[in-house]
Amino acid sequence: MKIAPSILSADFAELKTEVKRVENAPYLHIDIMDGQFVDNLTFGPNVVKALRPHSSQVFDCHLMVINPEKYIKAFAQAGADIIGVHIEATAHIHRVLSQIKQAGVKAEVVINPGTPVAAIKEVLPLVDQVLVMTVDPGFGGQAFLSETVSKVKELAQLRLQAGLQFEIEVDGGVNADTIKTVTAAGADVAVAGSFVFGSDDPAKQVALLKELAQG
Ligand SMILES: O=C(CO)[C@@H](O)[C@H](O)COP(=O)(O)O
Ligand SMILES: [Co+2]
Repeated sequence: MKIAPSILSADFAELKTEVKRVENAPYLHIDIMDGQFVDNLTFGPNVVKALRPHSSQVFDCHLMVINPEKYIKAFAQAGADIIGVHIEATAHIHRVLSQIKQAGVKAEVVINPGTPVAAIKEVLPLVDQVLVMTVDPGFGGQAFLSETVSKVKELAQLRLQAGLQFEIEVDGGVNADTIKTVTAAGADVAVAGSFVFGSDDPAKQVALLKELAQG
């Protein structure tokens, strides 16, 4: 299991320092919110670009923006390694995912808790990663929605049946209690925001999640 600390719960006034505090995690999850797709505003490509020289982690950019096609080039140039786009945020998911790959970045499709796996079935051969939201997007610190776990299992089964290689990521409400559930369901990457940055020792929290996932 790869742990992806979400800087949404970090101290924004100390972002560079906060990123250094979780450098034991292989991924860094960066939540991009536009105030339209979700009722919150966060970072743009300039923040990704500013952090890039300070980390060698995989920059996992989760775009919660309407019409993400407008911003792919900017995030790719800023140093994103993975760009995730919501199926609910675009009328042209196939085109956007292709655009991400053409930019030399790993492509991820994201589904909200209310969206079934069937909605992304056609694009699974195109993606490097699928993100199953385990909370409704917009804010950190929400409770894990256990009804989303069956979608992780369904995706793991589909991947096996179709001989595909995409990784499965989960995002929202991941903590010491829920990490085992998502691991058992087949997730490869777990995002954790408040559980990691809500502590005085974020690196210890990352290590704890990894250990619990290993069983
Ligand atoms: O995308 C989002 C929220 O929309 C997440 O990445 C959150 O940042 C996760 O926060 P926690 O639920 O782990 O506190
Ligand atoms: Co996220």
